[in-house]
Amino acid sequence: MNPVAEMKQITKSFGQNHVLKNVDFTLMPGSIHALLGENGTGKTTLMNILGSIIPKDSGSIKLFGEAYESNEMNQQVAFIHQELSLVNDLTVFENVYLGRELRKSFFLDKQKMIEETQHYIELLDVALKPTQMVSSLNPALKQITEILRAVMQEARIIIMDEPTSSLTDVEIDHVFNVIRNLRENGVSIIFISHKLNEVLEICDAYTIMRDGNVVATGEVTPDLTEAMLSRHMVGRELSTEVIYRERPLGSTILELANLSKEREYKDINMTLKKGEILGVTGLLGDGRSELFMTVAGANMPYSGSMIVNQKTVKLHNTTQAMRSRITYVPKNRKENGIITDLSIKENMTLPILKNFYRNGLLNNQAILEHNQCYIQELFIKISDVNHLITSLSGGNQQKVVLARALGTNPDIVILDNPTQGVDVGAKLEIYTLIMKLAEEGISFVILSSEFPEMHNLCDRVYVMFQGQVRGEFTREELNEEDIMLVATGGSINGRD
Ligand SMILES: Nc1ncnc2c1ncn2[C@@H]1O[C@H](COP(=O)(O)OP(=O)(O)OP(=O)(O)O)[C@@H](O)[C@H]1O
Repeated sequence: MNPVAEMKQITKSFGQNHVLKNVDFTLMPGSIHALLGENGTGKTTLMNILGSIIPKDSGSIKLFGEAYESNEMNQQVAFIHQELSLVNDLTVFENVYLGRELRKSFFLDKQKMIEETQHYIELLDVALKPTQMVSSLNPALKQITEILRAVMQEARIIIMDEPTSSLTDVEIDHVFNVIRNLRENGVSIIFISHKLNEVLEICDAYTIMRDGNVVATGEVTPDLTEAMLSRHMVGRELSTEVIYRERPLGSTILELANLSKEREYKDINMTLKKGEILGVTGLLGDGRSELFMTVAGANMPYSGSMIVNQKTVKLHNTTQAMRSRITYVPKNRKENGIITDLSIKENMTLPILKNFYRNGLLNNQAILEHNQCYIQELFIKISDVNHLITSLSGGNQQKVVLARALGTNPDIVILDNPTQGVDVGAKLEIYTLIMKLAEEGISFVILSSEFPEMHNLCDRVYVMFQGQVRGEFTREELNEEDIMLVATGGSINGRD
C-alpha cells in the first residue's frame, strides 16, 4: 500500500522561532493517525502546511503519490479546526454547500443540494436532517456537519484538530462512530489530540512531536499505553500521583440559595468554602455553564440569592463580580476567552490594567514582571509578549487566559473546562498550581466533564442534570460510575 501523504524534511520558522525542524510524516490510506505532542510543538503548523493554509520553508510533500506544493489548494485535504466554521443561521445543507452552491440555470438547485446531503447523511449513518438549522444542533452534530462538508468536498484526507475537546462522553462516541465509518470508506484521518485514552481507543497509528522534531512514530498496538505515549511527548516519566492534598478548609465564602433562571437552571442550592476546590459536572444541557456565568455576573436576570463573603450581593455584570473578587474563565477560549486583536501582554493583564498606572503613566516594567511570574508558573511558551495572542499555540493561549484570571487577585475562581487543549504534562502543572493556590485560601469551582480532572483536584463534586443539582459527592464518595448514573438522571441507593 502506498501512502496517501508523505511529508519529508519539512522546515518552518516564524521569525527567529524555528518551529519545524526537518519533520517527516507519512499517512497511510484508510488510517486514523494520531498526531501528538506538547503545546506549541508544531502539530498545527505541520498540518497547516499539509492543508495548504501556510507555505513550508523547505522540504517536500507527496499527495496520493504525486509531488505537491503546499501553496496550491487541494480539495482532497480538509482541515477541521477546533473552532468550527459553520454559520449558525443557515441550515445543514446550506452550510455544506457554502461557497459552492449547486445551480439550475440562474437559480439555486435546493432540491438537489438537499438530496445530495441526505445521501451522505445516510452514508455516515447520522441523525441529521439537511434542513435543520445549525443553531439547533448540539456540539457533536455541529462537529459531524463539518465532517459532512469535508466528505462532500470529496476530501480523502481529513485533519481534525482536537475534535472532542468540547464534547461530552456520549457525544464523543457519536463522533467516533462517524470517524470509523469514514475509515471504512477509505478516508484517512489525522487526529490531533491531547486525550491519550481516545488515541488508544480509535487510532491505528501515531506520530509524536517534540520541539519541532518527530520523536516517535508507529502503530497503535494493544500493548501501547498512555504512559508510553506521554513519556515520548514530554521526554520524561510523568508522575501518576494524584495531586490532591488533604487540608483544612475555611468558612463558607459563597452560598447560592434557590438560584433559578428560566429554561437554564432551577432551585440551585450550593455552598463553597474558603480554600475549597469544588467540582460541578454533568452532561450536555445540565445548565452548569449558564449557572456559573450568572455567578460571574455574565448571565442575567436570575432569581434567588447569592451570598459572597457573608454579604448578599445582586450582580448585574462582570465588573461587579470582580469587585466581589469572583473571576471566571469561560469555556470555548476562541469564542469567549481571548481578544484576538490584542497582544499576549494585553490579554494577560486587561482586567487589571488600571493597577499598573503610576502618575497617569502605564508602568510597563511592572506589567512585564507580573506576566513573567505567570509565564514561569504555568510554563507558557512565548517568544515575545508583544506578539498577538493568536500567534500562540492553542494550549498556550489557554494558559494565558488562566493567568489573566489568577492575576486579578480573586477569592473565588470559576474555571469552565480549564484544561481544554492543554497537553498532559501542562495539565499536571496547572493542577499543581490550583492546589497550591487553594492551600493559600483561594476557592475554586471547576466545571468539568473529565473525571480524572475532578479526581485530581476536588474536595467535593455536585452533579447536575437538566438544570438541577441531582447529587453531591464528597471526595471519599467520588467514583465515575455513580457520577455518570446521576448525570444521566438516575439515582444511587435511593439517593437523589
Ligand atoms: N502565525 C504565527 N506567527 C508566529 N508564530 C506562530 C504562528 N503560528 C504558530 N506559531 C508558533 O509556532 C509554534 C508552534 O505552534 P503550533 O500551533 O503549531 O503548536 P501545536 O503543537 O499545535 O500546539 P497546541 O497543542 O498548543 O495546539 C508556537 O511557538 C507558536 O507560537
